[in-house]
Amino acid sequence: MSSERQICYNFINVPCFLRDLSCSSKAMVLSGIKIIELAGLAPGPLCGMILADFGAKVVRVDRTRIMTTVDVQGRGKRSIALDLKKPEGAEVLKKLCIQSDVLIEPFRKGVMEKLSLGPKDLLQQNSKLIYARLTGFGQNGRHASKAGHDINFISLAGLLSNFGRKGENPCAPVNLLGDFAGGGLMCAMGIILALFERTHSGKGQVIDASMVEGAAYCSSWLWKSQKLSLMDKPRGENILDSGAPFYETYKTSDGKYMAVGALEPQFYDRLIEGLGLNSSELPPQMSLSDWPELKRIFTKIFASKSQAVWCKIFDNIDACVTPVLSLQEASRYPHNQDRGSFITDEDGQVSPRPAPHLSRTPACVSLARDPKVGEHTEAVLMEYGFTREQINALQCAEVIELNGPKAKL
Ligand SMILES: C[C@H](CCC[C@@H](C)[C@H]1CC[C@H]2[C@@H]3[C@H](O)C[C@@H]4C[C@H](O)CC[C@]4(C)[C@H]3C[C@H](O)[C@]12C)C(=O)SCCNC(=O)CCNC(=O)[C@H](O)C(C)(C)COP(=O)(O)OP(=O)(O)OC[C@H]1O[C@@H](n2cnc3c(N)ncnc32)[C@H](O)[C@@H]1OP(=O)(O)O
Repeated sequence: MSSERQICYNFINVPCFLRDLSCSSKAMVLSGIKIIELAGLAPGPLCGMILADFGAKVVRVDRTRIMTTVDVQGRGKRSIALDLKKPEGAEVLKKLCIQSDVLIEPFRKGVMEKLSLGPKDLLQQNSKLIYARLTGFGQNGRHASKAGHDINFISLAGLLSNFGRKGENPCAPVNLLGDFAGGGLMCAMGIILALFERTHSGKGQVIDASMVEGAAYCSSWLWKSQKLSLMDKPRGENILDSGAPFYETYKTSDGKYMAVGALEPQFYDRLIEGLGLNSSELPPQMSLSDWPELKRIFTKIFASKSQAVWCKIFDNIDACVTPVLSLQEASRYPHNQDRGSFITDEDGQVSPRPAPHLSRTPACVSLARDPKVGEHTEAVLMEYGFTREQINALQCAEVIELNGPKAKL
């Protein structure tokens, strides 16, 4: 990664473009860590991108004979195109793993073992390797070998049943909870924990990251708050799932929406003030039987003004009321601009900057476009000690594909 294509943030969150060594990859938390990420759909790529954002050198292993990748989270990674089904291809991966710290594999249980690339095969030759297995159902249990996607994982975690409005079918919050919160992010945390532990033991280990469990773990609050009667009513009738009038979205006169999160009495009072209502003429906040009526009142009032006007009103009132923004609007929202919360890469694509911010060793983000499949095959293999002759032989045998500029010898 060229430092000219990176951006970092200093401790007061002011972005500083890098044309010098002020934020070299040496200053990043994961600098020196080498990661091999076998290309997957969505969770594995997020995991790899997070690690790359914080300084790890991530090589994505793509298949051969594919034109494009579905990885839209390739930031900061390099790509090699390698056919793992050919024994020579599996040997190449073994050699890469001998010299790496982490392997991320996103396939269903048993796929890696069939290729003779299971943990036994790889840890035997590099006992320091952290072998991260990111699956839906984990490495054992009756569903371990089944295919699945986010919606399946959160359904089995007990979570999907909670999402949706009263009287309607459950509705998945896109694929955020299973794939990303419970999957990519949890796996990244597992890898960082294992890297930390390795500093004491000198040993690698296998990470069994199940998205059912990861999503369930993220939702510990939901499980543990059952006793508080916060989420014990049917879907869509609870405080935080669109049952309450003061934790809801409302349509404005211009077809946009406002988000209301006025849970505590002091913020609820400010909400009532901001809406121009008189609390003495309304039922009490926590009168559950009056919630439908309160919702009707709030709905009518919010529909009387545009989103911009409501923003002006609530910008100066501590009522926990904010506009519902599209992704594009979010990147332009003044508070987010104050913090430089979104970055624009050299292709003009806008995306969130890494979080959280570390004061001394901030993330340095690559602004280069995402890698093309096999763009770095030659450069990576040479870096890992393959000779030009070996690379040529692998190419002739169609084990690898070279889709990038020739490496300079
Ligand atoms: C909801 C999300 C998923 C969102 C992704 C969607 C946005 C995209 C999904 C499909 C995309 C479309 C599609 O690709 C067609 C077009 C392509 C075009 O380029 C773009 C437009 C497309 C329309 C494209 C558009 C979008 O990108 C999509 C709609 C999720 O939930 S993601 C989470 C998924 N679940 C998991 O990760 C859990 C663990 N994994 C699994 O359960 C399975 O891997 C999975 C994901 C269900 C896939 O099952 P599958 O049977 O296909 O694979 P596996 O059993 O794991 O085996 C992998 C086999 O591949 C071989 N292999 C791997 N690497 C290599 C290599 N380098 N060389 C050779 N061979 C390789 C491996 O050996 C396995 O072979 P076998 O089957 O023979 O053992």
